[in-house]
Amino acid sequence: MRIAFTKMHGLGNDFVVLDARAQPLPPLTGDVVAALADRHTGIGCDQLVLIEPSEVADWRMRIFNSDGSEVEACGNATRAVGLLIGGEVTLETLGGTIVARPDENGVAVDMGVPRFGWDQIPLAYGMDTLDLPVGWPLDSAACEAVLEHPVAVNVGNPHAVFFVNDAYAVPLAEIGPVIENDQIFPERVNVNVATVTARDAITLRVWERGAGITQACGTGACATAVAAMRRGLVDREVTVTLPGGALTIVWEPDVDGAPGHITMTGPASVSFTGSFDWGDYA
Ligand SMILES: N[C@H](CCC[C@H](N)C(=O)O)C(=O)O
Repeated sequence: MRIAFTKMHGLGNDFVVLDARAQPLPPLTGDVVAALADRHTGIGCDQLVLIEPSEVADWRMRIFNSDGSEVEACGNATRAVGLLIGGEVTLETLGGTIVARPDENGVAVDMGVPRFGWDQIPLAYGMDTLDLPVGWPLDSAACEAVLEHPVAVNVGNPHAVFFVNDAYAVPLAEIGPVIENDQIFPERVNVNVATVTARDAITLRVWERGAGITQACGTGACATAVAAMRRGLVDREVTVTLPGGALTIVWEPDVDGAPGHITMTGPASVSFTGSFDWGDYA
């Protein structure tokens, strides 16, 4: 069975997008995803995205990391799907229903509201999510001897955000998987290392749960911006600059004591289209 795909990216965070709006695909297992995502023997991507019909939104967007794990949210992929479908579109995800719409700077996504409860991240036990009393030692060559006291926030998916003097001095490839898989994060975690450079500017690198270091992470940018705002480090609109480029994050004011919505705006691109034989990967 020949399957068409669209290869897309958001600031270099890249995706294989399968469009099952018109007709269903064969069952997508973690093994099939991992095989398609393999950069040597498959098409290659950070995440695989499946668009399907939905009963609660315009469409359903399923997101799989390159390790085959299905996840709740992917900011960059949401912009890509918004671009592919066009116009304003509501998307059902495991992390809730979100909205993408065209913007003069690419695609704007209402990512919903952040969650801060320790059991909403989730964490293995109760801790102050604004300042987790934990730390991981770094190789002494790193500028920071310890990566510690992160903020934990859920923006559909779980994030730990560390504020450091120089995000590019952190040995992220070494420490990222250690923190990702720490037992205090029962569903694992995305690891963000951020440097605040102005009241409206943050530099960010991300070790992504299930994918490793990526060129950009949309939910990481949202989580990091909100974490910095909660700590009073930046104002409510901020530019987050990742290795692949910049995103604009706005956290709307709280409403009746409840957190406001997060809006993420940035580019999305089609790299190429193609097709593959399902039997080669299943
Ligand atoms: N690795 C993430 C999913 C992809 C998020 C990222 N690519 C983005 O743009 O938000 C997780 O396991 O929660």
